[in-house]
Amino acid sequence: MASGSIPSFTFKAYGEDNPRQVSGSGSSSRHHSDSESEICPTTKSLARLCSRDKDERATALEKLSEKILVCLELDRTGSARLSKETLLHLLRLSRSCPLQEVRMRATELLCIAQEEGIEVPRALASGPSAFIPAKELLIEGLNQDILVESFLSLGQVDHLTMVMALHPSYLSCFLRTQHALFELDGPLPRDWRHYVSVMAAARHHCSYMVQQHSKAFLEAGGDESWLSGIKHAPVKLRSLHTLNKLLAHRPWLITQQHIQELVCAGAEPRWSLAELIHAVILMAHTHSLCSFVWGCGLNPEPDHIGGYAFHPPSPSHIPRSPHSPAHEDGRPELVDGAVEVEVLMKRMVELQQQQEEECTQEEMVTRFERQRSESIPTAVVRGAPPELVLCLVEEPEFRYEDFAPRGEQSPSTMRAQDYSWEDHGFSLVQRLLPDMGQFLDEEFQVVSNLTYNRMAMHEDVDTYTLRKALWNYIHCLYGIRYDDYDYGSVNVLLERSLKVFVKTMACHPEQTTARIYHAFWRHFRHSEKVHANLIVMEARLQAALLYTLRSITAYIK
Ligand SMILES: CC(C)C[C@H](N)C(=O)O
Repeated sequence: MASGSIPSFTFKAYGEDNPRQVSGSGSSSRHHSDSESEICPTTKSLARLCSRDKDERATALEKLSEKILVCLELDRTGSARLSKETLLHLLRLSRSCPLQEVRMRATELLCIAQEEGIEVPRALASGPSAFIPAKELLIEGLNQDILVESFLSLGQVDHLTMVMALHPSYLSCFLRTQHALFELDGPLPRDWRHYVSVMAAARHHCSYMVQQHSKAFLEAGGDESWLSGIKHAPVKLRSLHTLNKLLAHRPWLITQQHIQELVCAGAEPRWSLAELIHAVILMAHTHSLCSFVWGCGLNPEPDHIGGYAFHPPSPSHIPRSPHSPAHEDGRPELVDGAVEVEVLMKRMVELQQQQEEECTQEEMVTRFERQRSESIPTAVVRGAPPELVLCLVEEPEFRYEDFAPRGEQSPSTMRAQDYSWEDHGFSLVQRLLPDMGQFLDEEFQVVSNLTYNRMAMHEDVDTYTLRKALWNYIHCLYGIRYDDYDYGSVNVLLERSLKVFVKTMACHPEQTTARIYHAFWRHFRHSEKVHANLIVMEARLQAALLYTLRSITAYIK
């Protein structure tokens, strides 16, 4: 498996270009407040930290440090201080910059600031994920190259990237799609793209994604008031509500009428097909990413609300490695698990060797329906989502619906032969949004082919049947049936606790808990569980897209 490289993106500037000069408040109070003017390191000097030239980076680091030290010096006289943004930026760098020298300097500067009596923020989480021990995601580890590359390209490495970096070949194509969706020329303006993602993330109560895209929305010049409630956004964006809701929870209900209402000549406000497909991909991409965020238990970024707390000045306390209330590592010992792996491997081999069992089409359909309607308990009701998310959702009670067991094929089933990504979806996307079909196709292919030929403690294993069972199970939950696939295999290969995890993550991601994550594949590596997450996320994305693309095709005809 070739590990692709990340394309060079332009560093997107965070913060302001000009340091604001201090309006000498003369106050000697060192407590933090958002409102006052403060000296900030300029965006430019932060951008230079990401220079590909090592010397230039070193100089930039010196300059940045100097600037911060000057701020601290001025602060001593009570006339200037570091902004909250700068402090949070330092905190992020100190925790997740893959360049060791930058990380260490940022930590050092935070310590000096604290010794100077400045209230410094500390991250509340112990690492990128509440489920995966931070040491497994160590930035010095194996995935260093892709993280450095990602930092140099994007100016930051977030928790999502750190976890995805367990699978570098996937990460690089994921970043390419992300870049194309949000940065390259396209039918929708940049701030709108992020707002569409905010709306999509809110459906799954995913405050991580809501905050990431809210920040990017503001940086793209978006109107802050839209973030305080969907009712402040333009009618055209709000008209995506129904599609957003169906895409997130019951995409099989999307019909050509839904498309028509948005794009037909009389529609007011009217969406062009290109704009609509851009929005649809943004929504579907974000919904599935929410599955990943919840499924990997991502912790808030240090600069998210709920991601940091300010330390009272105390020279003795170093702002590093706070204990994490969220962290939980319930991995039991390998012993009993070993037997489970053996059994699973035996079943995989048997299935591969099995002659095509004589089985009628009706029986195949029944097996599919049985999987689809099997009752898997997923509803662990979480507390209400934070207000910052709730104000962005309409009809929050609309969710994925379980299928009542039926003896016959349910009308909402889509036969993969009738509408598939390869034969239909791909070319439609390519036509309406050039290149995007290609990016998505690459993502699907990388995920389908991703394997390390490894299962827990065993090497040289062909894991195809297991990966395929996962993919087909998710499509089954979304009502997509492959005529030539025997859904009996799903039961043989996917243990119940795995089904609980997969179904929760794919259909009710906001209900995923550490307990559900730790309960399945107890003896597998975390990277293998993340691999399973990637399969779920991509299968879900493709399923949602297929229904929408089929409706668009029907509308165009
Ligand atoms: C999802 C995992 C079971 C995949 C497996 N570790 C492989 O290398 O193929």
